[in-house]
Amino acid sequence: MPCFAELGLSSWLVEQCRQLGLKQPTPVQLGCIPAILEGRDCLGCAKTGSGKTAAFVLPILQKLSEDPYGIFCLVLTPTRELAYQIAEQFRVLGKPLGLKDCIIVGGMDMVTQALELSRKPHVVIATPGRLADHLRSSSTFSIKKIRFLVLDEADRLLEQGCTDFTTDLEVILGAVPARRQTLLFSATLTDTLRELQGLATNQPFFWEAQAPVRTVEQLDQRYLLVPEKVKDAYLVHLIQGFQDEHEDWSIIIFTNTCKTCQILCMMLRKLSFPTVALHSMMKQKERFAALAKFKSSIYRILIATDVASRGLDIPTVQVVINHNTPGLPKIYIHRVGRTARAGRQGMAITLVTQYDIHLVHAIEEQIKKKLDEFSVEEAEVLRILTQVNVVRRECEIKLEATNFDERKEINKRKQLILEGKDPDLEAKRKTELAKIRQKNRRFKEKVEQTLQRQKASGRPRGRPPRAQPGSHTVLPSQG
Ligand SMILES: Nc1ncnc2c1ncn2[C@@H]1O[C@H](COP(=O)(O)OP(=O)(O)OP(=O)(O)O)[C@@H](O)[C@H]1O
Repeated sequence: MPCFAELGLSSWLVEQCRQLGLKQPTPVQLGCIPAILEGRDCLGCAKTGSGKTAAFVLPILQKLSEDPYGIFCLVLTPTRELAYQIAEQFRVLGKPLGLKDCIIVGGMDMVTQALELSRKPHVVIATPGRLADHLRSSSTFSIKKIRFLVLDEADRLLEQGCTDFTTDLEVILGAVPARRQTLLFSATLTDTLRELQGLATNQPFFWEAQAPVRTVEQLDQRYLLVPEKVKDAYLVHLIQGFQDEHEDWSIIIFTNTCKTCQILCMMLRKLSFPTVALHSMMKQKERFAALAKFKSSIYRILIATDVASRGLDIPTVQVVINHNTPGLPKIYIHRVGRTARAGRQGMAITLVTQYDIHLVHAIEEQIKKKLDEFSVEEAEVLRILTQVNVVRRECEIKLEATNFDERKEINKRKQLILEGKDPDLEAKRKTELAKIRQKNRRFKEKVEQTLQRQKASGRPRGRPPRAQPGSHTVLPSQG
């Protein structure tokens, strides 16, 4: 297997890799680094935790060392926490260069950021919204001469999810030079490939890991069938079991809304589990503090919305629990990818209610792997059921007293006004969209039911209707 030096990297960079414990390039690094050094655009699609960040950071640093100027490279990424993580990789690997970087994300002071931008850092790492704000309002810096544009989690930046980056991206793409190298990376590029190819037109090099399964081998993927009403008791039981069986442990729990995230965090804390929350209703400083406490193992449980589902690299995470079954397989892939990174072992447990079976089928179809059942002692869950429900209700009442929903609504309206949209018109549009989606969902469910009936009369699928009593499955220790 070739080493870093054989990929065309200079000796100082090879030494930096060695010092960081990166002995041999991972396949995505092996594939992409030479192409980037040749000056080609690059689309890199590789599994979670496979080293995509260094696959673009290393060649960019090499080119920067040959012709240093600022602003040389712009990296766009969907979340603020990820921007800091990428900046850290640039800083550590680029230390001998005296690299100057600048992080431009929302929730932080704009004036300080404008000042930093005017000092011509070599690398700018930004979330699209805040960078576009700076471009619209300031003339103290220019990205007209950048040599590299990187879109990390490129498919997320281009899709129109709950945070829509497209208008901000238009502003940014209008401000960068046409003659540049564009590098696009993600674990899930295929859905947006056509849009991505439109961005990378300079002899584009496409690298994709050839593997039958889209998630990593070291990841033990389970589902746990739970009735909707007793979900939280199952969650507490899972955490308790994990805490009892392991000394050194870390869990990330994903929820579908900020409110659930907040309530569950309060509930777990009340039950004496060392938990911190991470969601978009928190102030940026609180978000960073929560993540820092989790990373340093002061708190063992991070409960988060999908703001934490992409890119975060926390090697100590042994288990990911999906409190809700993700509606999109792509989200599942990123969430469970927070564990079993860089060759380590990990486990993902998805709580599946009676309403989510079709979502599990869609996930299994996409990842090309069946999830195994995770069994628990139902009697143990029943034993804690009342206590958990009472504590949850107490937390709900406490949260309601803080006007959480109203604050969320106000935040949303503020954001829409900042984006130049009319909040009332948007609300109307969303209601109509929800109606169409519901109609589509009903139709899909009908098709699904018909297909299942047909299947059942032919070859049964064999999934048990509900969780079977049994013993705890032993969770993995860190590899
Ligand atoms: N060549 C290497 N050898 C060993 N470890 C490596 C190597 N390259 C990167 N790593 C480590 O692997 C971990 C995961 O890398 P990285 O965060 O870049 O993954 P990723 O592919 O971007 O994942 P995701 O899709 O989740 O964003 C990091 O801790 C990184 O330091």
